[in-house]
Amino acid sequence: MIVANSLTKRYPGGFEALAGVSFEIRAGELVLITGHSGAGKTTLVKLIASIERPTSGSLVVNGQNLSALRRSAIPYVRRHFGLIFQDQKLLFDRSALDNVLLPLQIAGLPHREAVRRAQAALDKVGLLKREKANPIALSGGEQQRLAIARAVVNRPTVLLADEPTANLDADSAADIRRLFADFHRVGVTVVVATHDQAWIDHCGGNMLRLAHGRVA
Ligand SMILES: Nc1ncnc2c1ncn2[C@@H]1O[C@H](COP(=O)(O)OP(=O)(O)OP(=O)(O)O)[C@@H](O)[C@H]1O
Repeated sequence: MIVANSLTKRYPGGFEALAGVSFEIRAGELVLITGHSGAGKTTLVKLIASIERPTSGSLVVNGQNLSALRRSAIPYVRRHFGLIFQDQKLLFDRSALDNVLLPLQIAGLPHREAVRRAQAALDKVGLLKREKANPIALSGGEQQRLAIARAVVNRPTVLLADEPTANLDADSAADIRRLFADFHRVGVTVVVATHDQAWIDHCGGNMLRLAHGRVA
């Protein structure tokens, strides 16, 4: 479902962050993208999410070649993904519930159905009791769980995350790892860039290790 062939990314200025990366991630797999700082993990996540474009090579997601995609088609491809980034871009002028409602409103869901699904997503991440809270009043771990609720509320087939346990205490990080494992268990494809050693040691899936922009 995600197939990369000789994927290369050269940033303006000429630095080659990815140099001929090939791999295949099957539907329902859990894959950790690991590697040293600067290995190219975030760059790979950005290519998969169509935030950046490859310089050469091909990247096929659900049968669609992202390198050949028109810009206008990118939002349609992104619908497959629940994206979770370190900087979660939560809206701090709205409640937790409103943050999770937003993707459903954009998708045009009737309000009642949207609220029902947003509350179910908040419940899944243990935040239903905090639905009225402003994200600013939530802890770092709770904010990350809120970002996960927002990412999964549209029922994506792929959860794609960049360092979702960075900057969290051990217990909060363990909560986040458990949530991703739960989504994997119910058939969601989970792809996570991480250097969380506890996760790497007890991965429960496959590892894609990068070193200096290549698959190690
Ligand atoms: N927009 C950019 N312009 C130029 N170089 C970049 C850009 N983004 C990343 N790089 C460079 O590409 C290389 C890979 O960066 P990337 O963020 O993908 O690594 P990473 O494995 O995610 O690292 P970390 O674990 O530190 O986040 C680094 O050397 C980085 O400096």
